[in-house]
Amino acid sequence: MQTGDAPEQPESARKTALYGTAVPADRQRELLTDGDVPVAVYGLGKMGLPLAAVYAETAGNVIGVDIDPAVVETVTAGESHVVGEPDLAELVAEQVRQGRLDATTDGPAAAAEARVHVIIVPTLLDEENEPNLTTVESVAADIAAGLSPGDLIVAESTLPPGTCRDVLQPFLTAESGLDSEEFGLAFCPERTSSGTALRDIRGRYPKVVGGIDDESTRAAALVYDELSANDVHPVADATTAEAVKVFEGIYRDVNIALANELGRLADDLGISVREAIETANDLPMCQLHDPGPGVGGHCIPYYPHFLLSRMDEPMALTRTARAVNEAMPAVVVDRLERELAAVDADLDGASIAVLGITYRPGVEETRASPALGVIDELRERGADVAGVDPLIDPADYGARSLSIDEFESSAVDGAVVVTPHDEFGRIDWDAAEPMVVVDGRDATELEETTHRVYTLAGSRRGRPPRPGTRSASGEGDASPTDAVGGESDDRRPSEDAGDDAPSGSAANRTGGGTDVQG
Ligand SMILES: NC(=O)c1ccc[n+]([C@@H]2O[C@H](COP(=O)([O-])OP(=O)(O)OC[C@H]3O[C@@H](n4cnc5c(N)ncnc54)[C@H](O)[C@@H]3O)[C@@H](O)[C@H]2O)c1
Ligand SMILES: CC(=O)N[C@@H]1[C@@H](OP(=O)(O)OP(=O)(O)OC[C@H]2O[C@@H](n3ccc(=O)[nH]c3=O)[C@H](O)[C@@H]2O)O[C@H](CO)[C@@H](O)[C@@H]1O
Repeated sequence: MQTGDAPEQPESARKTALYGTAVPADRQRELLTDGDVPVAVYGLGKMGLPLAAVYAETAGNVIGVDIDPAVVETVTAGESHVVGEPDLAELVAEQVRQGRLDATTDGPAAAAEARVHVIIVPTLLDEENEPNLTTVESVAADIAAGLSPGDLIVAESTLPPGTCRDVLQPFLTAESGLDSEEFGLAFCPERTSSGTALRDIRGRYPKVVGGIDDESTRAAALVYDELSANDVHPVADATTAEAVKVFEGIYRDVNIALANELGRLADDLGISVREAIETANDLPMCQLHDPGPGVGGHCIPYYPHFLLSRMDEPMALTRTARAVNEAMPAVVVDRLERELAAVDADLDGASIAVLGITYRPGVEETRASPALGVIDELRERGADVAGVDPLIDPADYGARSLSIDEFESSAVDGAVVVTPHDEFGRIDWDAAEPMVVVDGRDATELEETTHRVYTLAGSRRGRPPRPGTRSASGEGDASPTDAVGGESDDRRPSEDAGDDAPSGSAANRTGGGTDVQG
């Protein structure tokens, strides 16, 4: 990496700069959409490739940078290595074919050409849950090596609030030799979900833009006004924009923790908490989320730590929410152990299948997946653990691999539904030997089968977790063996009167935890 004087800038480059020039805004828009403003996108992963492709269809002059030569080779061949994103393969192929999108491993060379630099590499946590910015800093070093006056840097990677102001701007200034007023820097958070990346980037939600100074905000807002069909929402500064993204994640984590805390009351109350939650959400001001076996993915479980380790304030609520959600896999296994005990079976030595290892149905991502916690907990308690997942190989995660067909025919003692992939809809539960099922997501309909089912937090249709345990006194859960009232071989659930309960249909019902879907 170089330190020292800024590279000499040709006249043509100055004309296509978006930051701090006298070029009128309308002309800047023309230059951008006519392909006269070279853009570099650093990081061509699950979010970076869709973002680079949308930049290419808008600006027509994009180079994607990735340290992984295989990724670069794939993209330069006009192919997408990212799966599960509708229309992405076609868009990449088209943009590469038209010469609007290319890729390289040479970050400094791309930076020297580009006038707009977009950072979309991962931000990680270290073993102590401290944010680890080394990847972002290594991209910043590449950018600094080719930074020219008038360049605009856009960070889309989620960052701890204050990173643009306190880390990136001083670093870029020191490494490029430019003054801080000579280049723009803005934080413009990615508001996308896996599986809907193109739709989201093209404008599903307003685009938040916060610059390190007003001119950075203006220049970034101009770019995203062209890129996104939705509104651009400028905020006071980069730190505010960084906070927006982290707050969104903390909001989700805390609210899911609340749902999980309430969901755990279902046994004590002898009701379906899911039904109570859905009904409470009739009120638009009530947006309770969905209880479940925990919170996974590379976003929500991580973002609280972007503040927790850095603030003087205790942040007790955020901290507790994280702990509540992290405890859920153990809660699920507790419930399984109890249900097994009710049929005189022991978890130690039992064979248990975990259904769904990825953190979300249909998304090939296992980071922080609750299923990993469930597998660990089961193994610690002596179970023989198998896994069923259509997207990944459970053997990579400590569980024996079972296909759906093998699951149906292998006599396991129990199953835990963690992530309800669509493919599980074709499981023929009647074909399987009777087992104890803990359904963490209310994703099965097993009342008419020989299986003994425990639905975490109860069913949406009003059935309490364990059929036949509805109890006005709340005693239904006091003694597992009493509560189920079963003989050791009695795994058939009793009649479920609750399933016909009205589920409510208020038009103004809020979606709670599912409000980001669809
Ligand atoms: N995936 C999501 O759902 C999502 C949603 C919102 C925000 N984000 C944000 O986007 C960021 C990127 O996420 P992703 O899912 O695309 O990650 P990813 O792990 O799928 O891909 C990251 C890519 O960056 C490349 N890379 C690593 N270091 C590099 C470097 N120094 N220079 C160039 N390339 C480098 C990797 O080779 C990889 O291809 C996340 O950290 C997060 O801040 C992601
Ligand atoms: C603020 C927000 O929502 N952001 C989304 C989120 O995307 P995601 O795919 O990581 O998030 P989810 O699908 O919500 O799930 C996470 C985990 O929580 C479990 N869950 C969820 C809701 C619920 O009520 N009860 C639960 O138990 C679920 O099973 C899963 O394990 O982060 C991305 C990166 O920041 C964002 O871009 C994207 O907009």
